[in-house]
Amino acid sequence: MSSPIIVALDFPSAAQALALAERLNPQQCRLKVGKELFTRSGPQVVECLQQLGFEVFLDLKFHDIPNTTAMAVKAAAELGVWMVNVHCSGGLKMLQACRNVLDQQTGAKPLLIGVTVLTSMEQTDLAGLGLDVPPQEQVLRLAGLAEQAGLDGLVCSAQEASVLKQQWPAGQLVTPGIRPAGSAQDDQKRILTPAQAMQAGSDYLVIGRPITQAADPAEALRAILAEL
Ligand SMILES: O=c1ccn([C@@H]2O[C@H](COP(=O)(O)O)[C@@H](O)[C@H]2O)c(=O)[nH]1
Repeated sequence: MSSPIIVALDFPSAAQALALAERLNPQQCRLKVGKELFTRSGPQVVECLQQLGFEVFLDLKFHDIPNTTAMAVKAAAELGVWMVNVHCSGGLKMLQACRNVLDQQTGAKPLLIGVTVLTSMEQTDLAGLGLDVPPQEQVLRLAGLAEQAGLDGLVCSAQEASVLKQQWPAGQLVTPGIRPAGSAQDDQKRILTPAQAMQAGSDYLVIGRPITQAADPAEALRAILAEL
C-alpha cells in the first residue's frame, strides 16, 4: 500500500464512520480513529474497519505516567492497529516505557509515533503555556526526545517536515493540518497543501474534513492523490 493518505474519521457514531469507510478503497488510504469516535464506539469500531481491509491509526495521543501510558500502548498493539501515538511532552521516561513495552510484544507491532506541537497551535498558544518560542523550536526539542527513546516518528506540521528530516532522517513524519488549495482552514493553524507537504518531506498526510465533509469523499480523495 503506497498511498500516504490517512483519512481522519472524526464522527460521533460507528455507523457514520463505517458508512464513510465503505465509500473508500483500502488501496488508496489508511484510516484514523480518534478521541471522539473511540470514546463513543470503542475497540469494536477499530475491528470493523480492519475487517473492511483498512489499516488503522489509533490517534488517542496517550499522555500519562510511564506505566499507564505503556499499558495503553500495549492494549493498542493487541488491538492490531498499524500506528499508535503518545505525547512527546510526557517526557523521555514515558516514551522509553512505551518503546520497551512494544519491544516485548510478539508479532506485528504498531508504529510508535510521538506528538510534538499540535497543528492547531501557533506561537501565541505556546506562550500561554509558558513556552514563548516558535513552534518549530519546540517541535525540534520534542523530536530529539522521541529519537532518543527509539520512537518510529512524529506527528508534526508539514511546515516543520524539511528541517525535521535533516535532524532525524529515519523518523516517519505524520502530518495533519493538510488543506487542499481553496478549502477551509477550520481550526488548523500550521497548514500546507497535500503537494507542498509531500515536497517538504512528509511521509503520511492526515486529512479529515476536506475529505469526510466533501459531497463526494471518494472523489475528494482521488483528487488529492492525483495532486501528489
Ligand atoms: O497536531 C495534530 C494532531 C492530530 N490532529 C488530528 O488530525 C485530524 C485533522 O483533521 P482535519 O479535519 O483535516 O483538520 C483530526 O482528527 C485531529 O485530531 C491534528 O489535526 N493536529
